[in-house]
Amino acid sequence: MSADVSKLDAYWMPFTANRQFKQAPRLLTGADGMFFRDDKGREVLDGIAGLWCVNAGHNRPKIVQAIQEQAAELDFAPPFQMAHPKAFELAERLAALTPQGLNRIFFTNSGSESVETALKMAIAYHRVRGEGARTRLIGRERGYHGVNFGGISVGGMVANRKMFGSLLAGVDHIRHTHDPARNAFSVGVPQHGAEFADDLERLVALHDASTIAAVIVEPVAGSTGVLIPPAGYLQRLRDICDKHGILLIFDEVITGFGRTGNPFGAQTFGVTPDLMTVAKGITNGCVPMGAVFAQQKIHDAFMTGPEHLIEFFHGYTYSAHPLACAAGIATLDTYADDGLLTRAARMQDEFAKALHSLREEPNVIDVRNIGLVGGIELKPLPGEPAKRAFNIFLDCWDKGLLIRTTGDTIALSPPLIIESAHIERIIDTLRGALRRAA
Ligand SMILES: Cc1ncc(COP(=O)(O)O)c(CNc2cccc(C(=O)O)c2)c1O
Ligand SMILES: Cc1ncc(COP(=O)(O)O)c(C=O)c1O
Repeated sequence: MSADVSKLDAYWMPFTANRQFKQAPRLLTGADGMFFRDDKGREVLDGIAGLWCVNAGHNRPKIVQAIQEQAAELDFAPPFQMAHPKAFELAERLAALTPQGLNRIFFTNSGSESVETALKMAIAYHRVRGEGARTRLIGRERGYHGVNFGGISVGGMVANRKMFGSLLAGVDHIRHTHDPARNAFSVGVPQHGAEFADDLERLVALHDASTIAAVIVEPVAGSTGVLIPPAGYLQRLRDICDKHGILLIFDEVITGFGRTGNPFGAQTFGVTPDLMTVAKGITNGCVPMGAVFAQQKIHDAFMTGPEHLIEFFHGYTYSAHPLACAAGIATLDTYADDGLLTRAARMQDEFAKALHSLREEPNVIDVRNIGLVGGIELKPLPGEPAKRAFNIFLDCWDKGLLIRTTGDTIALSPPLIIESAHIERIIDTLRGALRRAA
């Protein structure tokens, strides 16, 4: 099936160069395991798990069947003052996987909604405890926390912010941790840069802890180009937050559900946050869903006052949607069946060796990796930032490989079911593209 261009006009595409795309559409019509199928019948290797979300690979039978059966049984249930059993079942299953204490689950429909929820939860938590002056939120340069106003305010990716005015007041940022001079081509966790966390002490000195609600960071900064946290950095953030009564939020929309070799990045790095946002892999990318995992102390702080009153005035029409919950339960079953929540730890060394074999290829200026996520940073074309990487993206697409680019970094985040042959095909295709673009 080749697309009729006249039928492409109405759809305004997200985060896309719409005019260029509609001149030569890239249409996916099917998927199975590690592969997409495009509208010309080509098999395309999925090097980015769709969009960092199809962690178990495509078309997994248990998930497909669960969605089909749920749609036929209970298509919708109102989540305000009402519920359905699978919401509680999924919440309990998730609570059994999360780091110590993060055992209260608030469902959303996306990562962006999870971030907004966590930010509101943090501010409201301090208010219900009598510290209502704590309204300031701290993000990080180059951070990505979705596209709603809270997320772009704490976020640090300039292109996502500059079009939208003044954003939320009372937001500040700590520096990003990218330090190529000291850490370029680090295999796994870079050794330099824990001291970047001390920026938080400076912001406490500037604003006073009594005005600061929370800090939000991605354990691994994904969308900005796969920045791995320096050794000791996250723990230092944790310690400073504890010292000043500031909540620590880990945005694990990408790192969640096995990406770094444990169920969550918090477990990989040995640091437990107060709130954690997830989405993407929660349903293997099959049905939109997100969640906020909260420490029980945070949840319990809201559970005061007359019991007939709503404790937290927040939620979404589709919170805990039956299809999403059914998909989520089947997804966790599938992860368990295949050992996927820890498989990235077993594949990490092979993946790292393959990625770093590109070090000497033309215009490669850094390679970063942890678990089954990697970034290959390229020297920009003079005066055309991001174009070199995008040209590599197009070349790989033509050669049957889907990758992701962000700026001049190639991001790889394949399904966790990846085998050696797939890794070899990814690297060989990239090597060829890098040489053709030299
Ligand atoms: C850390 C983080 N937080 C929030 C979001 C927003 O999730 P939703 O999109 O479901 O609202 C994300 C999403 N991350 C994301 C989404 C789309 C593209 C890319 C990319 O890097 O190319 C990354 C994310 O990576
Ligand atoms: C007018 C209006 N706007 C926005 C929303 C929020 O929609 P959602 O719950 O899907 O976030 C609702 C939900 O009922 C609504 O009635």
